[in-house]
Amino acid sequence: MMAIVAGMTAALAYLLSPAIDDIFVKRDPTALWMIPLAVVVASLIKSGADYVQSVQMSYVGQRIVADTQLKLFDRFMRADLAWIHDIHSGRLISAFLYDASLLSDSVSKTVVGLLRDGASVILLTGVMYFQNWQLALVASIGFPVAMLVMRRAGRKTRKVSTKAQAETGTLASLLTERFDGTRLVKAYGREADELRTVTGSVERRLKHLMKAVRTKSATVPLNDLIGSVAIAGAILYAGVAMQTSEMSFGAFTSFIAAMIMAYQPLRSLSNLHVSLQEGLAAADRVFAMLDVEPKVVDAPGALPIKVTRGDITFEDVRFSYSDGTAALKGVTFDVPAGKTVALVGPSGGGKSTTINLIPRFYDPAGGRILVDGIDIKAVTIDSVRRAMALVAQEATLFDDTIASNIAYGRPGAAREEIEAAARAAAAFDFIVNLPLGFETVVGESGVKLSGGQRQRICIARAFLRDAPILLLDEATSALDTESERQIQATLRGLMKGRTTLVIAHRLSTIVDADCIHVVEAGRIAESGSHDELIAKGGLYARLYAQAEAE
Ligand SMILES: Nc1ncnc2c1ncn2[C@@H]1O[C@H](COP(=O)(O)OP(=O)(O)OP(=O)(O)O)[C@@H](O)[C@H]1O
Repeated sequence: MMAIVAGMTAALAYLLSPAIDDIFVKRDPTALWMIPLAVVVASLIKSGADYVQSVQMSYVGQRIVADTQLKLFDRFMRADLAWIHDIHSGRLISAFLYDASLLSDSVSKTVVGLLRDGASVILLTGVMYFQNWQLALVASIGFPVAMLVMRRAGRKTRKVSTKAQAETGTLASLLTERFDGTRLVKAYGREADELRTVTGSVERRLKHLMKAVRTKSATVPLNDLIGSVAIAGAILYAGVAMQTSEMSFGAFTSFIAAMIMAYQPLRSLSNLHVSLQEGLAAADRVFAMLDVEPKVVDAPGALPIKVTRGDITFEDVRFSYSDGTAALKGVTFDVPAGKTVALVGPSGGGKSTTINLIPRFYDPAGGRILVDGIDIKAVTIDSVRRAMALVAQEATLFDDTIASNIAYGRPGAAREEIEAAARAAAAFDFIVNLPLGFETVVGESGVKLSGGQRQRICIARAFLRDAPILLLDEATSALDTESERQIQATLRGLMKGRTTLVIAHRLSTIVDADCIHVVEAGRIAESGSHDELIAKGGLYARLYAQAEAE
């Protein structure tokens, strides 16, 4: 298609030569209607091809955006938790929305530019050389100078656009955080300060963008100037050539027309190099993200684990976060199949870290974790995760119906199963009292529900999952005493026959646990049943006395 556009552009320039020589100079009657007809036909073909090509190119561009976005999202979903936590979600969003389009813009511009403008320039230059090669040579003198200007501008653009893109990421991070924390901002009256912070970022971004704009804007007039000098030189040379009648008037006109027509695509080509640099900077960022390989992966040839009993064993497990925080310094314990083991201890001791290692959100740096006697690193991650249900501290819900949120861990569950899970989690009554019942959409992160309601939906989700291993992280912390009692009763039902590892701050909720481990500073300080630990009079006894006093 682009070859047709370029070919027809060159044909139109070429047609000027016979038009002038045959019609005006020779006064040929056939040429009088043949040439206008040829002009109309060439224009028609060019217009049609132009339309098809611009639609095709837009499609290619948008397809690239869509494909890049899908690849990025897939990568984000498979990425290690550690990586996701290290990068602010705003940066991920800006790569997804902004960099992906910048990249495709640049690719489609480059393809169109190189193919259509490049072909036009080559063909039009061909016409110029065909009409008069010496003249064409004169017209080309500006070319190397223009190339130099472009290269410098390109380098500069790449540098500033990298800075602008980084600032876009920062801005996106700032915005997502401020929107999430609107209540905090209002409660502490920090609106004006937040505006100042965002203003700083917006202004810095504008500054970098304007630097890129200035560089781009300077390239075109500079090259225009070089171009006009070349055109002036060619006209001067051609005028002399005409006087010595080396060149017909038609050939001269055709030459000038080709030169003027070549001018626009040449201009676009020079711009192209500059905007290509912008795209390359975006590509750097997108590919850097696509290239990050997750570290928590299936071992080669790993087979799925079929969890039958569901016992968990920690053998001298050590773990440090990427910033060097040693969170676990050799943890050994057992959760026998079907039993309930509780982790308690001071804040920051390593309880959540311990639980996060079981679904392999992170891999231990030393030691082993076994499920049913098999090292979980030797089997597929998917099969390990399928054997467990997690109820996390933050009660995560998506902006969807209550039914879909409950069924998240088991897509395709029947309505009766969802309702049974809701009943088991003491959530059924409040759900059916909502105007739309199970079809109620919960709002972003579940804002339309109370903290306790959110928690109960998460517990219902775990019920429906019906997995042999249950990981409860502060499962009842968001509940009032009454619903906590209800939940305790239902949880006991859920725990029956399952292996449960539970973290609780309210020590009263875990007095029935088969074994309690007190985790302090990355180690297990003491273990035993509630009564044993109280009798021992150690850290647990102190924590319990403190909790009772509150
Ligand atoms: N993503 C992280 N990056 C770096 N360090 C972390 C990260 N998460 C936790 N830590 C650190 O690891 C240690 C153990 O944290 P962990 O969350 O496991 O404690 P916890 O016992 O669950 O605490 P809490 O009862 O307050 O929830 C702490 O020193 C904490 O600062």
